[in-house]
Amino acid sequence: MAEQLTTLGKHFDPMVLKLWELQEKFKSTGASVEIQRTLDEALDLFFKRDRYCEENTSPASPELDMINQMTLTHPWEDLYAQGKTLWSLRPFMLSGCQEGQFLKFLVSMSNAKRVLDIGTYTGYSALACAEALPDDGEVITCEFDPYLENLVKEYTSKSVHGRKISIRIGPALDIINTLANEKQSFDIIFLDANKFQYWEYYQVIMDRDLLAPRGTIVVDNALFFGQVYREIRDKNGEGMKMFNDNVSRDPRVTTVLVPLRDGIRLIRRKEAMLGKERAD
Ligand SMILES: C[S@@+](CC[C@H](N)C(=O)[O-])C[C@H]1O[C@@H](n2cnc3c(N)ncnc32)[C@H](O)[C@@H]1O
Repeated sequence: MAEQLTTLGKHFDPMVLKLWELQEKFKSTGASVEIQRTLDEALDLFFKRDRYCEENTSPASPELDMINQMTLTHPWEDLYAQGKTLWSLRPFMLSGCQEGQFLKFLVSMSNAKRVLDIGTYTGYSALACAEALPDDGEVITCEFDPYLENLVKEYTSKSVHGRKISIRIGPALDIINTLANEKQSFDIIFLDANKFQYWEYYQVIMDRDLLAPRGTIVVDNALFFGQVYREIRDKNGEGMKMFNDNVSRDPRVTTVLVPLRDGIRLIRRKEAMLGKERAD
């Protein structure tokens, strides 16, 4: 149960939380043995599926594991209380092994050379992408909280792939506008910062050609804890829903939403899906 509770605490699917609520309710109000057993089995099936997927995913590199461990044990609450971080950063923000491997697949399959990682946190996604890039590949990662800069540099430098990563500190929207002024473009753009600004990020990325002609935008938290298909939403949930609706209406792109973890949405320009010769 302790393990289940820990898993539940970070579960992204609201249906799991509803089933768990029901299980707790039945403990006090009672229900037939048959109903309780079926409910227990239903929850167990969720966790078995999660675990099975994890067990059948290649392990992360030791350096990514180190970032994971550090993130889990870092004194985030104390740092925030002491005013050393701008906001209350939490370990569940880290993407983790399964999503990290998914990103690595995308980088490798698309022969990407340049990655833009929007929302660094402790550098997990940045390093995962860097690991799949060629020696002359580059990841630019953007982070708002200055506290994270040295921490990310310290941990990513433990990997030989760390030298491919450069971090820019500031509001992501300003940074991506600067990158557009510099005429930079990227093969993979991973959106993982504040959800209510995703649509603004997207417009700069598409309208100012930050996305290479055959590039892919990878959007994290596309389901945002189920808020996008529920009635109750916070500011980030609203932002995510608006983003999803607008992207679905954008005639320039082809997209797919995959229910991996909290939902990953892939977006490419339509021409990039036609199997033409590389234009760039
Ligand atoms: C979900 S975490 C990123 C996780 C990371 N990509 C990973 O895979 O482990 C989101 C990060 O975005 C940062 N962030 C939030 N708003 C931002 C903004 N406006 N500009 C830049 N970074 C921002 C937060 O400080 C946080 O570190």
